[in-house]
Amino acid sequence: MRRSFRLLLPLVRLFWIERGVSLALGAGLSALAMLAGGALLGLSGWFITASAFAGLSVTSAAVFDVFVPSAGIRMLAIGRTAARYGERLVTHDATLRVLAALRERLFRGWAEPEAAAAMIRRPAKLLFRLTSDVDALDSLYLRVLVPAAVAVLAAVAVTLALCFIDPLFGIAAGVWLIALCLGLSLVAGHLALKPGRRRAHAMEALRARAVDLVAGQTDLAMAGQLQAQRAAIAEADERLAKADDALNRIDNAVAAGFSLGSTLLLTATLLTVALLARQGTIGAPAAALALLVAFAATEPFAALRRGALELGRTLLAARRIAPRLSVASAPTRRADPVAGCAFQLTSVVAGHEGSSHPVLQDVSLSLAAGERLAVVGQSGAGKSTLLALLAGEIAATSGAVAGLPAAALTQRSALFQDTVRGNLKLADPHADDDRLRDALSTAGLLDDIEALPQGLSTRLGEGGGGLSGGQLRRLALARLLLRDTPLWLLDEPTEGLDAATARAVLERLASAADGRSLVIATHIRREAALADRIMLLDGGRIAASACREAPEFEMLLNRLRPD
Ligand SMILES: Nc1ncnc2c1ncn2[C@@H]1O[C@H](COP(=O)(O)OP(=O)(O)OP(=O)(O)O)[C@@H](O)[C@H]1O
Repeated sequence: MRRSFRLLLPLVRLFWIERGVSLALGAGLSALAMLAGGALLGLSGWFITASAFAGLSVTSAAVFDVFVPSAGIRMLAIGRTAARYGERLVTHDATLRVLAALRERLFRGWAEPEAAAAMIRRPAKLLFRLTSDVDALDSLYLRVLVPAAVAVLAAVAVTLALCFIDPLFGIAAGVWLIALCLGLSLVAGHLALKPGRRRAHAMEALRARAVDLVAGQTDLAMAGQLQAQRAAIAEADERLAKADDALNRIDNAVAAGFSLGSTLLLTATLLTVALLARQGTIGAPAAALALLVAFAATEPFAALRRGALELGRTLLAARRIAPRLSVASAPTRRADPVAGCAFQLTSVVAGHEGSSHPVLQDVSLSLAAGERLAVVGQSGAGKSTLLALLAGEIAATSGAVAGLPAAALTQRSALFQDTVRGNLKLADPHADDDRLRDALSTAGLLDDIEALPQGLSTRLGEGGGGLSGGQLRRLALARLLLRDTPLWLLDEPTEGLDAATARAVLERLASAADGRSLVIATHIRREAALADRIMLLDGGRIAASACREAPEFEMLLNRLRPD
């Protein structure tokens, strides 16, 4: 348990750094609302009883001061409402802001080199974690920290209030509250750790498998795996139900414990005040006050119960999120190359996260501003890895990388469930329709888009559904053309296009790229022919390199796939 709480420390620190004052104010207002509520109940009980007794004789009724207590009751009632309102406003606002800041930090963490690759490998899982883990953390402040602080304060306040009636009884009630109610919350938190974790895992599995079923139903049906997928979903659902059942059992047991504890406290208070009243130590109004204070005493602990049950989920979220929080808040900018260069690599070794062997081995390479380089080599030679390094998607294990800002067209450029316009505007949110049409025209897609009934406003399905593979490739290329960066990185830009379309696209691409540096990873002759220099990669090393004027240039071109 202690180890679990240590996990929460970085998050508590983050909460404090982001919105410490507001969170403390929220906790203060919550405590005020609780104190005002308890005092309101106690004072009301005292007032009703005292005025009833005062009404028994004309003399006492005449001298009984109704104004001060009723003013006190009004003040407490208004104060309680105002404090509760303020508390909700401040705590929820602060929590949402802290979570927003947390999300920003996490997204920055995922934008670091390597992290994005991990996200692509397990997108559904990571998306759920990014969303539901962050959401789970709202209970850390709202349902654990604040209720725990308020509950302890309530125990102290009840102890003090009852001490005025009988010190021994006051202390006993305080100890009972802390031991029973706080103890029960801790036990509930401990018992709920495992089922809470299991529930989170089962929910993740259920969602991911359901998404797989919907997204991949054709492939599953063709492979005869629909039944197996349905069984996997049912299994996750069963695990979820079991975890819910376990949590409900704990909740019921703890609720019964709370109820028994508060009933015992109330009974003990009733017996004590009856005894004290009989001895003449206190009057009936004070007895009513004590009873109602004891009645209100366990309320703050009930709020803690929910937080305790959610503790397992919260701790799991904290464990998964904490490592990404240490990432620097501002993204690290890579070094600029010397003037006149687009990039410079010096003895670079680089690979992919999770893989034991680096892909690029001792690569030293530079590209002049405005120069065009074709990178060729067998499948798996490291061409895409080199582009990923230049794009800043992966970091070098050793060696130096300096480069100008780059835009990349990868082999699997993502397109979104949005309009054609929306997909293009990702590259340049301020581009008008004329500029978008220019880019589409350069990519050879304008006629296809204009032929659609809604043109640029045509909505694409998930992953760009609704367009052919070749059209999607050209749409991704058009999006790259809208990026005004000095370096463009193109991974097989015309793969999948027929020869005539590809030639036309390449011709327009060459003129659109005028003045920019280009790196094209390719297997196709027509793409490499665009370059001023060809470089052959073999096993992650530079095996050959030739400028257009050199005879080897033609030899390297001839090794490539003809159009
Ligand atoms: N995300 C990744 N994680 C781990 N290893 C990877 C990843 N991407 C590529 N690799 C590995 O890196 C090596 C080089 O791959 P890369 O994609 O750079 O080759 P390539 O020359 O572009 O191949 P192709 O011509 O088929 O696109 C391969 O052995 C591949 O398995």
